[in-house]
Amino acid sequence: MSALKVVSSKLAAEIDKELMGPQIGFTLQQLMELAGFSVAQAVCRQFPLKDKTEAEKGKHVFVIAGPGNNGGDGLVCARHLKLFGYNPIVYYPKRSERTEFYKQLVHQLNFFKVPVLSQDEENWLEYLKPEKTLCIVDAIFGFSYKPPMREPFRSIVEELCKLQDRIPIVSVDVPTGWDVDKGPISQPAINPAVLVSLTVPKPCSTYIREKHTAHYVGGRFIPRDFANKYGFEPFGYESTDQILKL
Ligand SMILES: NC(=O)C1=CN([C@@H]2O[C@H](COP(=O)(O)OP(=O)(O)OC[C@H]3O[C@@H](n4cnc5c(N)ncnc54)[C@H](OP(=O)(O)O)[C@@H]3O)[C@@H](O)[C@H]2O)[C@H](O)CC1
Ligand SMILES: [K+]
Repeated sequence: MSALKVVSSKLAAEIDKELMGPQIGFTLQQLMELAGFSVAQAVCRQFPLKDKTEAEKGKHVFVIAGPGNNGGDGLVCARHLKLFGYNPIVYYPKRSERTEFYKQLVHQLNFFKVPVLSQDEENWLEYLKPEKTLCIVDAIFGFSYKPPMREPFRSIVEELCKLQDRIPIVSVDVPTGWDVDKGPISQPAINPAVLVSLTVPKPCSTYIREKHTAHYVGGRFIPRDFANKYGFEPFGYESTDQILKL
Protein backbone atom coordinates (compact mmCIF):
# COMPACT_ATOMS: atom_id res chain seq x y z
CA MET A 1 0.00 0.00 0.00
CA SER A 2 1.41 3.37 -1.02
CA ALA A 3 2.10 5.89 1.74
CA LEU A 4 0.75 8.62 -0.53
CA LYS A 5 -2.04 10.70 0.92
CA VAL A 6 -5.05 10.48 -1.37
CA VAL A 7 -8.71 11.44 -1.17
CA SER A 8 -11.56 9.80 -3.06
CA SER A 9 -13.45 11.61 -5.81
CA LYS A 10 -16.40 11.97 -3.43
CA LEU A 11 -14.26 13.61 -0.77
CA ALA A 12 -12.50 15.82 -3.34
CA ALA A 13 -15.90 17.08 -4.48
CA GLU A 14 -16.88 17.72 -0.84
CA ILE A 15 -13.64 19.65 -0.26
CA ASP A 16 -14.34 21.82 -3.30
CA LYS A 17 -17.92 22.37 -2.22
CA GLU A 18 -16.89 23.50 1.23
CA LEU A 19 -14.09 25.75 -0.07
CA MET A 20 -16.60 27.44 -2.37
CA GLY A 21 -19.47 27.34 0.14
CA PRO A 22 -20.89 30.23 2.18
CA GLN A 23 -18.59 29.73 5.20
CA ILE A 24 -15.27 29.94 3.32
CA GLY A 25 -16.36 31.74 0.20
CA PHE A 26 -13.64 31.05 -2.36
CA THR A 27 -14.85 31.56 -5.91
CA LEU A 28 -14.21 28.98 -8.61
CA GLN A 29 -12.20 31.63 -10.45
CA GLN A 30 -9.82 32.05 -7.52
CA LEU A 31 -9.18 28.32 -7.15
CA MET A 32 -8.80 27.86 -10.89
CA GLU A 33 -6.27 30.68 -11.06
CA LEU A 34 -4.16 29.02 -8.37
CA ALA A 35 -4.62 25.58 -9.96
CA GLY A 36 -3.53 26.81 -13.42
CA PHE A 37 -0.66 28.77 -11.89
CA SER A 38 0.54 25.58 -10.16
CA VAL A 39 0.45 23.59 -13.39
CA ALA A 40 2.48 26.30 -15.15
CA GLN A 41 5.03 26.12 -12.32
CA ALA A 42 5.24 22.33 -12.68
CA VAL A 43 5.95 22.73 -16.41
CA CYS A 44 8.75 25.18 -15.55
CA ARG A 45 10.21 22.84 -12.95
CA GLN A 46 10.09 19.83 -15.25
CA PHE A 47 11.12 21.57 -18.50
CA PRO A 48 13.31 24.53 -17.47
CA LEU A 49 14.22 26.99 -20.21
CA LYS A 50 17.48 27.94 -18.53
CA ASP A 51 20.47 26.86 -20.62
CA LYS A 52 18.23 25.99 -23.57
CA THR A 53 19.05 27.16 -27.09
CA GLU A 54 16.80 29.80 -28.72
CA ALA A 55 15.34 27.06 -30.94
CA GLU A 56 14.43 24.97 -27.93
CA LYS A 57 12.98 28.00 -26.14
CA GLY A 58 10.71 28.59 -29.13
CA LYS A 59 9.11 25.15 -28.91
CA HIS A 60 5.38 25.11 -28.20
CA VAL A 61 3.70 23.99 -25.05
CA PHE A 62 0.52 22.57 -26.57
CA VAL A 63 -2.33 22.97 -24.08
CA ILE A 64 -5.49 20.97 -24.80
CA ALA A 65 -8.46 22.25 -22.80
CA GLY A 66 -11.62 20.23 -22.23
CA PRO A 67 -15.16 21.53 -21.69
CA GLY A 68 -15.16 21.68 -17.86
CA ASN A 69 -13.08 23.12 -15.05
CA ASN A 70 -10.08 20.92 -15.87
CA GLY A 71 -10.07 22.76 -19.20
CA GLY A 72 -10.31 26.07 -17.34
CA ASP A 73 -7.16 25.16 -15.39
CA GLY A 74 -5.46 24.61 -18.76
CA LEU A 75 -6.51 28.03 -20.08
CA VAL A 76 -5.12 29.73 -16.97
CA CYS A 77 -1.93 27.64 -17.17
CA ALA A 78 -1.32 28.78 -20.77
CA ARG A 79 -1.50 32.45 -19.75
CA HIS A 80 1.03 31.96 -16.94
CA LEU A 81 3.34 29.96 -19.20
CA LYS A 82 3.44 32.90 -21.59
CA LEU A 83 4.46 35.17 -18.72
CA PHE A 84 7.13 32.66 -17.73
CA GLY A 85 8.74 32.93 -21.21
CA TYR A 86 7.25 29.79 -22.82
CA ASN A 87 5.47 29.60 -26.15
CA PRO A 88 2.04 28.14 -25.38
CA ILE A 89 -0.63 27.36 -27.96
CA VAL A 90 -4.14 26.33 -26.94
CA TYR A 91 -6.55 23.87 -28.51
CA TYR A 92 -10.03 24.26 -27.01
CA PRO A 93 -12.29 22.15 -29.21
CA LYS A 94 -15.53 22.31 -27.20
CA ARG A 95 -15.93 25.65 -25.51
CA SER A 96 -17.84 25.82 -22.28
CA GLU A 97 -21.11 27.72 -22.31
CA ARG A 98 -21.42 27.22 -18.55
CA THR A 99 -20.43 30.75 -17.60
CA GLU A 100 -19.18 33.97 -19.12
CA PHE A 101 -15.97 33.30 -17.24
CA TYR A 102 -14.64 30.81 -19.82
CA LYS A 103 -15.06 33.39 -22.58
CA GLN A 104 -13.14 35.85 -20.42
CA LEU A 105 -10.28 33.36 -20.05
CA VAL A 106 -10.11 33.12 -23.85
CA HIS A 107 -10.15 36.93 -24.15
CA GLN A 108 -7.23 37.03 -21.72
CA LEU A 109 -5.31 34.57 -23.89
CA ASN A 110 -5.95 36.81 -26.90
CA PHE A 111 -4.69 39.76 -24.87
CA PHE A 112 -1.49 37.81 -24.12
CA LYS A 113 -1.20 36.85 -27.81
CA VAL A 114 -1.45 33.16 -26.98
CA PRO A 115 -2.88 31.47 -30.08
CA VAL A 116 -6.17 29.67 -29.46
CA LEU A 117 -6.92 27.30 -32.34
CA SER A 118 -10.37 27.54 -33.79
CA GLN A 119 -12.92 25.03 -32.55
CA ASP A 120 -13.09 23.23 -35.89
CA GLU A 121 -9.31 23.21 -36.44
CA GLU A 122 -8.71 20.07 -38.46
CA ASN A 123 -4.95 20.42 -38.63
CA TRP A 124 -4.28 20.57 -34.89
CA LEU A 125 -1.90 17.63 -35.16
CA GLU A 126 0.38 19.79 -37.32
CA TYR A 127 1.31 21.65 -34.13
CA LEU A 128 2.38 18.43 -32.45
CA LYS A 129 5.83 17.47 -33.67
CA PRO A 130 8.64 16.35 -31.36
CA GLU A 131 10.99 18.89 -32.96
CA LYS A 132 8.47 21.73 -32.42
CA THR A 133 6.73 20.77 -29.19
CA LEU A 134 8.24 20.90 -25.70
CA CYS A 135 5.32 19.14 -24.03
CA ILE A 136 1.55 18.73 -24.12
CA VAL A 137 -0.64 19.89 -21.23
CA ASP A 138 -3.55 17.50 -20.85
CA ALA A 139 -6.35 19.63 -19.37
CA ILE A 140 -9.10 17.63 -21.07
CA PHE A 141 -10.88 15.86 -18.21
CA GLY A 142 -10.36 15.82 -14.47
CA PHE A 143 -12.29 14.25 -11.62
CA SER A 144 -15.76 14.46 -13.25
CA TYR A 145 -14.96 12.28 -16.28
CA LYS A 146 -17.20 9.25 -16.76
CA PRO A 147 -16.39 6.69 -19.48
CA PRO A 148 -17.08 5.92 -22.27
CA MET A 149 -15.38 8.92 -23.88
CA ARG A 150 -17.46 10.83 -26.41
CA GLU A 151 -16.32 12.62 -29.54
CA PRO A 152 -14.51 14.79 -30.37
CA PHE A 153 -12.38 13.84 -27.38
CA ARG A 154 -12.15 10.13 -28.15
CA SER A 155 -10.36 10.79 -31.46
CA ILE A 156 -8.19 13.51 -29.90
CA VAL A 157 -7.08 11.30 -27.00
CA GLU A 158 -6.41 8.38 -29.34
CA GLU A 159 -4.05 10.64 -31.32
CA LEU A 160 -2.36 11.82 -28.11
CA CYS A 161 -1.81 8.21 -27.04
CA LYS A 162 0.07 7.59 -30.29
CA LEU A 163 2.32 10.59 -29.60
CA GLN A 164 2.94 10.22 -25.89
CA ASP A 165 6.17 8.23 -26.21
CA ARG A 166 7.68 11.03 -28.30
CA ILE A 167 6.22 14.16 -26.68
CA PRO A 168 5.87 14.26 -22.88
CA ILE A 169 2.35 14.84 -21.57
CA VAL A 170 1.64 16.82 -18.40
CA SER A 171 -1.75 15.79 -17.01
CA VAL A 172 -3.76 18.19 -14.87
CA ASP A 173 -5.22 16.56 -11.73
CA VAL A 174 -6.27 13.27 -13.40
CA PRO A 175 -4.76 11.74 -16.55
CA THR A 176 -7.47 12.02 -19.19
CA GLY A 177 -9.43 8.81 -19.61
CA TRP A 178 -8.60 7.52 -16.13
CA ASP A 179 -11.24 6.78 -13.56
CA VAL A 180 -10.50 9.16 -10.70
CA ASP A 181 -10.64 6.34 -8.14
CA LYS A 182 -9.70 3.22 -10.11
CA GLY A 183 -7.14 4.55 -12.61
CA PRO A 184 -6.78 3.49 -16.27
CA ILE A 185 -9.65 1.01 -16.47
CA SER A 186 -10.92 1.99 -19.93
CA GLN A 187 -9.46 3.16 -23.23
CA PRO A 188 -8.40 5.59 -24.51
CA ALA A 189 -6.35 6.72 -21.53
CA ILE A 190 -3.28 8.94 -21.38
CA ASN A 191 -0.03 7.72 -19.84
CA PRO A 192 1.50 11.02 -18.68
CA ALA A 193 5.16 11.85 -18.13
CA VAL A 194 4.05 14.31 -15.43
CA LEU A 195 0.96 14.39 -13.22
CA VAL A 196 0.01 17.54 -11.30
CA SER A 197 -2.51 16.57 -8.61
CA LEU A 198 -4.56 19.52 -7.35
CA THR A 199 -5.17 20.18 -3.63
CA VAL A 200 -4.53 16.52 -2.78
CA PRO A 201 -3.84 13.49 -5.02
CA LYS A 202 -6.80 11.39 -6.06
CA PRO A 203 -6.67 7.57 -5.70
CA CYS A 204 -5.92 7.13 -9.43
CA SER A 205 -2.50 8.68 -8.80
CA THR A 206 -1.42 5.47 -7.06
CA TYR A 207 -1.62 3.77 -10.49
CA ILE A 208 1.08 5.90 -12.11
CA ARG A 209 4.33 4.11 -12.86
CA GLU A 210 6.76 5.85 -10.53
CA LYS A 211 9.78 5.57 -12.83
CA HIS A 212 7.80 6.86 -15.81
CA THR A 213 5.71 9.65 -14.28
CA ALA A 214 6.91 12.61 -12.21
CA HIS A 215 4.25 13.46 -9.66
CA TYR A 216 3.64 16.96 -8.31
CA VAL A 217 0.96 18.29 -6.02
CA GLY A 218 -0.26 21.86 -6.56
CA GLY A 219 -3.23 24.05 -5.72
CA ARG A 220 -1.80 25.39 -2.49
CA PHE A 221 -4.88 26.88 -0.95
CA ILE A 222 -5.88 25.10 2.25
CA PRO A 223 -4.78 25.61 5.84
CA ARG A 224 -3.66 22.81 8.15
CA ASP A 225 -6.88 22.52 10.17
CA PHE A 226 -8.93 22.12 7.04
CA ALA A 227 -6.62 19.40 5.65
CA ASN A 228 -6.71 17.55 8.98
CA LYS A 229 -10.50 17.68 9.03
CA TYR A 230 -10.45 15.73 5.74
CA GLY A 231 -7.92 13.23 7.08
CA PHE A 232 -4.62 14.38 5.60
CA GLU A 233 -1.64 16.53 6.53
CA PRO A 234 -0.81 19.61 4.45
CA PHE A 235 2.02 19.17 1.96
CA GLY A 236 5.45 20.58 2.78
CA TYR A 237 5.61 23.27 0.11
CA GLU A 238 8.81 25.26 0.24
CA SER A 239 8.93 29.02 0.46
CA THR A 240 6.60 30.60 -2.13
CA ASP A 241 6.37 27.43 -4.28
CA GLN A 242 2.92 26.48 -5.59
CA ILE A 243 4.01 22.90 -6.30
CA LEU A 244 5.78 20.11 -4.49
CA LYS A 245 7.38 17.12 -6.18
CA LEU A 246 6.22 13.96 -4.40
N1 LIG B 1 -9.94 22.25 -5.65
C1 LIG B 1 -9.42 21.86 -6.77
O1 LIG B 1 -8.63 20.96 -6.74
C2 LIG B 1 -9.82 22.49 -8.03
C3 LIG B 1 -9.91 21.76 -9.17
N2 LIG B 1 -10.38 22.23 -10.33
C4 LIG B 1 -10.36 21.45 -11.53
O2 LIG B 1 -11.67 21.07 -11.83
C5 LIG B 1 -11.66 19.70 -12.25
C6 LIG B 1 -13.03 19.14 -12.17
O3 LIG B 1 -13.84 19.96 -12.98
P1 LIG B 1 -15.31 19.57 -13.47
O4 LIG B 1 -15.83 20.70 -14.24
O5 LIG B 1 -16.07 19.07 -12.30
O6 LIG B 1 -15.08 18.33 -14.40
P2 LIG B 1 -14.09 17.93 -15.58
O7 LIG B 1 -13.38 19.11 -16.10
O8 LIG B 1 -13.31 16.77 -15.08
O9 LIG B 1 -15.09 17.35 -16.67
C7 LIG B 1 -16.41 17.84 -16.87
C8 LIG B 1 -16.68 17.96 -18.35
O10 LIG B 1 -16.32 16.75 -19.00
C9 LIG B 1 -17.38 16.29 -19.79
N3 LIG B 1 -17.35 14.82 -19.80
C10 LIG B 1 -17.41 14.00 -18.75
N4 LIG B 1 -17.34 12.71 -19.14
C11 LIG B 1 -17.25 12.74 -20.51
C12 LIG B 1 -17.18 11.73 -21.53
N5 LIG B 1 -17.20 10.44 -21.22
N6 LIG B 1 -17.05 12.11 -22.81
C13 LIG B 1 -17.05 13.43 -23.15
N7 LIG B 1 -17.16 14.45 -22.24
C14 LIG B 1 -17.26 14.09 -20.93
C15 LIG B 1 -18.60 16.83 -19.12
O11 LIG B 1 -19.62 16.91 -20.08
P3 LIG B 1 -21.14 16.63 -19.66
O12 LIG B 1 -21.88 16.74 -20.95
O13 LIG B 1 -21.15 15.23 -19.08
O14 LIG B 1 -21.48 17.66 -18.64
C16 LIG B 1 -18.14 18.19 -18.63
O15 LIG B 1 -18.24 19.15 -19.66
C17 LIG B 1 -10.62 19.08 -11.38
O16 LIG B 1 -10.18 17.83 -11.84
C18 LIG B 1 -9.55 20.17 -11.42
O17 LIG B 1 -8.75 20.06 -12.57
C19 LIG B 1 -10.95 23.57 -10.42
O18 LIG B 1 -10.08 24.40 -11.15
C20 LIG B 1 -11.22 24.20 -9.05
C21 LIG B 1 -10.15 23.92 -8.04
K1 LIG C 1 -6.49 15.96 -17.27
